[in-house]
Amino acid sequence: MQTKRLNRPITICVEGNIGSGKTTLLNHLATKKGVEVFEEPVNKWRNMRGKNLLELMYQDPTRWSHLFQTYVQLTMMQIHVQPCNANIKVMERSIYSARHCFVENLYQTGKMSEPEYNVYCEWYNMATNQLGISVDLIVYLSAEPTVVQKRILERGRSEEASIPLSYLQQLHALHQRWLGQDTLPAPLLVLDTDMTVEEMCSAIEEHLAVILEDRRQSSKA
Ligand SMILES: Cc1cc2cn([C@H]3C[C@H](O)[C@@H](CO)O3)c(=O)nc2[nH]1
Repeated sequence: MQTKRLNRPITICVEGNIGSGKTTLLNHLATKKGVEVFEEPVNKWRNMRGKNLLELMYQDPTRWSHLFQTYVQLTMMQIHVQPCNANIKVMERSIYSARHCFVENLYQTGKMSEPEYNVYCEWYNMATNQLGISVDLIVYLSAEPTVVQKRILERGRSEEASIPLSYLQQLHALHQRWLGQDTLPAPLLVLDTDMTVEEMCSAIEEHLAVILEDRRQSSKA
């Protein structure tokens, strides 16, 4: 990776359904020089001052999903604005997929009420318009819902034990719809989960070279 210190790191968000292999890719990227990886703060969600908000959300989404998603949004904002010593900042998911995939699903399926959704969206609009959040590349791990369902059961996270296939299909469809829009905050790189992590990394590095070149050009201008 680039040795000269960039004044603003190149930020990559790795997106994908639950169990789509993000952690495997992130762990491989973490071994690369000049890369700092910021995993999803799931541990904060599972222990917020002694309360497991993730478990509460899965047990009773109508009662707890707004609380859970507002805490997710806070913890993701904190990562977006967190200083990074490396030139390449890799995040697991983003404030964007929180809003366009998970919250959208909860609202569409009636688990989050309209006023809850509207208050959430006002926070989201302020955060994305006024906090100076910048993303340079969105990497999407595209995987079939039946494939991720198998992986989730193998991984065995207790809170996720009863996730129905329909939920994974809804999230899959919302990822496709969100990433199909032309209003994305950054260019999109779609990776298939039947690629090896090495192939995924070289595809990402190719895109990084283009972004670095653009940075060089714009810094000369
Ligand atoms: C950004 C974001 C991540 C995220 C994860 N989750 C859930 C899905 C998984 O079961 C678990 C860890 O990703 O949290 C969620 O409900 N809403 C989310 N929003």
